[in-house]
Amino acid sequence: MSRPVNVVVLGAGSWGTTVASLSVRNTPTLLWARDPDVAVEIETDRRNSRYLGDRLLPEGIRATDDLGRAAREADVLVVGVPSHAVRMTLMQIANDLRAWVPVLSLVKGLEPESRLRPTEVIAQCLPGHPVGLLAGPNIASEIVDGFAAAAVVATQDDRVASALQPLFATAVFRVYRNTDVLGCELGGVLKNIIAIASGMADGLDVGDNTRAMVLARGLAEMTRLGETMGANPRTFAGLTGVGDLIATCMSPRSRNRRVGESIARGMTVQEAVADLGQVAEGVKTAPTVMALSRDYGVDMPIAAEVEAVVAGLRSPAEAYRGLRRLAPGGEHDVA
Ligand SMILES: NC(=O)C1=CN([C@@H]2O[C@H](COP(=O)(O)OP(=O)(O)OC[C@H]3O[C@@H](n4cnc5c(N)ncnc54)[C@H](O)[C@@H]3O)[C@@H](O)[C@H]2O)C=CC1
Ligand SMILES: O=C(CO)COP(=O)(O)O
Repeated sequence: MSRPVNVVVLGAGSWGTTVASLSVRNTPTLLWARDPDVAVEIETDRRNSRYLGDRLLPEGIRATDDLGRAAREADVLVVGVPSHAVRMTLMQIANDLRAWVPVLSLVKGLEPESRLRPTEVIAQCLPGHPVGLLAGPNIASEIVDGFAAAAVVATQDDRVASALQPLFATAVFRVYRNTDVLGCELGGVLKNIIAIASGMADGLDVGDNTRAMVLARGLAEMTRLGETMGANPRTFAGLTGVGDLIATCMSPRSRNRRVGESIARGMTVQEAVADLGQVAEGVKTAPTVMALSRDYGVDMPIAAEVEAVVAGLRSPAEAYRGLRRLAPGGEHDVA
């Protein structure tokens, strides 16, 4: 009889802990926490109170603060640290990971200097390993609470996704597959910026029509950039595109949406991020996305206004006035 597959999740924030609590229902799972106190609390109390409050995690979940040990145990490695920490975390384990171990990213941000997507950073740090991602409309706390949700495992080789799919699926967590890694990954990255704009709309009390406009035109921007970069435009109509966009723009629990709302209600960007105490990837990713939009010659007016707001160059009210001044073109114009 073959032994079970060991899933190792790096990053015991809200999402890494949640994904570990899904996979542990199917297979042995070890979670790496940078903070030893978090690892101890997960092992002894089955809670991660810093990120998931009082919620009880499933039985069998194990945690460690020993990164090398975690990497050596992995048959499947899941990367759940924020985008700014991916490279430095993986460089430390390049010699600990066994050959061919598949690596799955949960990360929804870009590396600022290189403009690389997380799967590209992973491929650089861990050459030779199959790389993919798990993404979709997945607000962590709702999934730990047991509400139904769905996600996509995206890998270039569909056989790898087929092998990974059952490790994360549960009776209430449906896992689909997609071979469009670029499209799925960009959806998760870009929706964070539109969610900041949506939060700003909420903070300005501008109404649901405005919010729907931001959502629909935001999706148009996401799809334009994705298609120009080589993604399948249909991917943006799926779970990792419009699905994640809706969840993040509408949910009171979305950190990116909350940052936008806090800024519109008068906080500085720094105050809004500090108040959150968790990662809001869209804040750091907005300038990198705008650099990409310039590289590829793609017009992204909503992202441009969000970039100006997070850089402190415009207030949310000015950003919305700026958007109103734009002359609308054809609804499906590509530039
Ligand atoms: N929370 C959610 O609902 C979802 C989050 N994501 C994505 O998952 C990624 C991780 O986010 P969350 O777990 O939500 O963040 P979080 O803010 O809840 O936790 C961040 C975790 O990363 C660790 N960390 C921070 N800096 C680090 C460093 N330099 N080195 C090593 N570890 C470090 C922290 O100690 C903490 O454990 C992000 O890219 C996020 O966009 C994706 C889907 C859902
Ligand atoms: O990606 C997410 C939901 O799919 C989480 O969004 P936030 O990071 O804005 O909370």
